[in-house]
Formats: sequence, C-alpha cells, structure tokens
Amino acid sequence: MALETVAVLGGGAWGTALAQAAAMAGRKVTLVLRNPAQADALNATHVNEAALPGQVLLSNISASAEPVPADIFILAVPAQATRTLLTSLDAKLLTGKPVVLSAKGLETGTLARQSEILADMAPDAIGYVLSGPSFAADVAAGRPTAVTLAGDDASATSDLATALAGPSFRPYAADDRIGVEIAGSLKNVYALACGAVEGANLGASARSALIARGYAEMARMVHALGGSAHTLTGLAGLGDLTLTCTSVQSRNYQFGMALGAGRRTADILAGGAKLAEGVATAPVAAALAKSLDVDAPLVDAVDAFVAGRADIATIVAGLMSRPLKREH
Ligand SMILES: NC(=O)C1=CN([C@@H]2O[C@H](COP(=O)(O)OP(=O)(O)OC[C@H]3O[C@@H](n4cnc5c(N)ncnc54)[C@H](O)[C@@H]3O)[C@@H](O)[C@H]2O)C=CC1
Ligand SMILES: O=C(CO)COP(=O)(O)O
Repeated sequence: MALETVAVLGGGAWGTALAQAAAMAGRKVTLVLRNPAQADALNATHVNEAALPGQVLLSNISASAEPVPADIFILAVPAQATRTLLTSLDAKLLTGKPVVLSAKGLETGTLARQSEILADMAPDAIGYVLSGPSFAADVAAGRPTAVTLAGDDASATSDLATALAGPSFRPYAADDRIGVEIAGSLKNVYALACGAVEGANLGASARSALIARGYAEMARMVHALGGSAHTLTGLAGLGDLTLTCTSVQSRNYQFGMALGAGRRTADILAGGAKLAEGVATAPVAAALAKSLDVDAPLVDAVDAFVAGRADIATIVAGLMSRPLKREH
C-alpha cells in the first residue's frame, strides 16, 4: 500500500506537530484546518501562529481548509470533537486507508475510546492509535521523541511506523489499541491530580504515590477491557504518565495546579484555559470503571474534585483512610 501522502485533520498544536513529524519523515503533508484564513496564513508564512507560535514548518507541508485524499490520515482534534469531525467528512475518503487517532480521551456520553468512535463512524477505515510522551512543541522542533503506534495488523503497523519515523520521531509498533488508548486517556486524569498536589503544596512524595497507584488503577482498567497491562510498561503507559504527571508544561498538570491552588473548574475554563482533556475524561473514566466493576479510587477522586463535589482536604483524607491492603 502506498504510504506517501498524509492528511492531518485538525490544526491545533498536536496536528501541526504531527504534520511536521510526517514531513520530517519525507511524506508530502496536508494540514487540514477548519479556518480558511488560518490555512492561507500558514501557506504564506509556513508558521501556524495560533497553534505553535514561531515554529517554522517544513516546505513539504501545505495547509487546506478542505479535507483532501491521502494515503494516511491522522486525526488530531480534541477527543470530544472526533465524532463531529468524522460526521463532517465523506466516509468514502477514509475507506481502506490507515487512520491514525492521536487524541487522548474518552467520549462523554458514550464512554467510547477514539478507535470505537472511528469504527462507528467510518467502519471501512483501518484504525491505529498513536500515543506516548510527546509535547507538540518538542516534536515540531525536532527534539527526540518516541511514541507507541498500535494497530491490529503487525506488518501494516510496522510499515506505517516506518512511514512516519524520522531522525527525531520514533514510533514503536504495537498491537494493543485498548491498552494504548486507556493509558493516553487516564494519564490526563492523573496529571490533574498531580498538578493539584503541586498547587496545594502536598509534596513530591504524594505526587509519586499518585503516579504509582494511578498506574495500578490503569492496569486494572486495561485488563477489564480486554487489553494487556503489559502495554503500560511502554511509552504510552509509563512514558506518558511520568511526563504528564511531573511536567508543568502539561496543560492537564497546569489545570490541576490551578484547582489545587483553590480555583474552581468553571472559573478556570471561563478564563480561557488551554485544552485539558482530563477534565472531560475524568467523569467518563469514573463511569467506565463503575460499569466494569473496577476499583478506581483515584479516577473517582479526580472526578469529584474537578466537578467541585469535594475539596482537596476531604479527598486526601478519604484516600489516606481507605482500608490498608496488599500492594498487588
Ligand atoms: N499538544 C500536545 O502536546 C499533545 C496533544 N495531544 C492530544 O491531541 C489532541 C488535540 O490537542 P491539541 O492539538 O494540543 O489541542 P489544541 O487546543 O491546540 O487544538 C485543537 C484543534 O482542534 C480544532 N478543532 C476542534 N474541533 C474541531 C472540529 N470539529 N473540526 C475540526 N477541527 C476542530 C481546533 O480548531 C484546534 O485547532 C488532544 O486529545 C490532546 O490530548 C497528544 C499529544 C501531545
Ligand atoms: O499528551 C501530552 C504529552 O504526551 C500533552 O499533555 P497535555 O495535553 O497535558 O499538555
């Protein structure tokens, strides 16, 4: 199958960074933005000022306000917008094509993973998921980055990884889409918690405890959904969990810091906060855990905290007074 041309749908920070990665890999890339003026400006300046200010994009990237045919599609809109985006597309465009899902979140209402949304909306597309420790600014600037790319067919996934790999962007092929998607979605929820720990000055020890117990919770969820907990040892699991849960560069971590410092979710959102996927995913993850009968005290705690149903002192007291148990 030809893997020469790439259409990236979604021209925010991550879509722009993935367009740059694919261009560095030698592909001919079209970045599809919904704002025609932004597409024109990108074509004129080779900078997507709204998404990655000052970052010069390679010349084999062009922008379009209309979806174009391509050998590879990459979807890079927020998790809650993926279904809307797919609704607006002619599904025939994606028939038989690899479609790389790069959003990290679970859908409100349906509890769906991104690949479930794709299967629903474009059943003839071939779904892959890409996730791992990778800030858009790092990827776009050519700083070394490694991610997981998971798909059902091992040989086709390796070919796709090769088509997207460049000197500074290294996708590792994998086969567990469930594990990768749950890891990418839940790490944002735990990053809110870890940011809150920092915002409330609860200490680095508490943050590491959250990371480790979050990892255990993630493993229970992946197992219950039929994925492999082993996936979590990789880039999409351990890699992204540690990055997002320890870095103030993470938007989820920043949102958590604001909550931990005493601000309310509605006020932070009203203040024009950057996208923090964990805010929408926390209640969905809590509902999913409940439906699977999975014990998920941290997801439940973040859900309650973000929704303003409990303050941080009450949440910490609740978590610390749970019955003692064996670690594994
Ligand atoms: N920024 C980063 O470092 C990384 C982001 N991601 C994930 O990528 C996804 C997107 O994040 P960002 O690009 O960073 O967010 P962003 O806020 O920078 O950009 C989102 C873009 O999606 C566009 N959009 C929203 N709804 C749309 C629709 N219905 N149709 C077309 N375009 C639409 C917006 O106009 C905006 O350009 C999120 O799930 C995020 O977790 C993953 C890895 C790294
Ligand atoms: O997913 C990311 C890094 O891997 C980006 O995290 P934030 O969305 O929290 O900035």
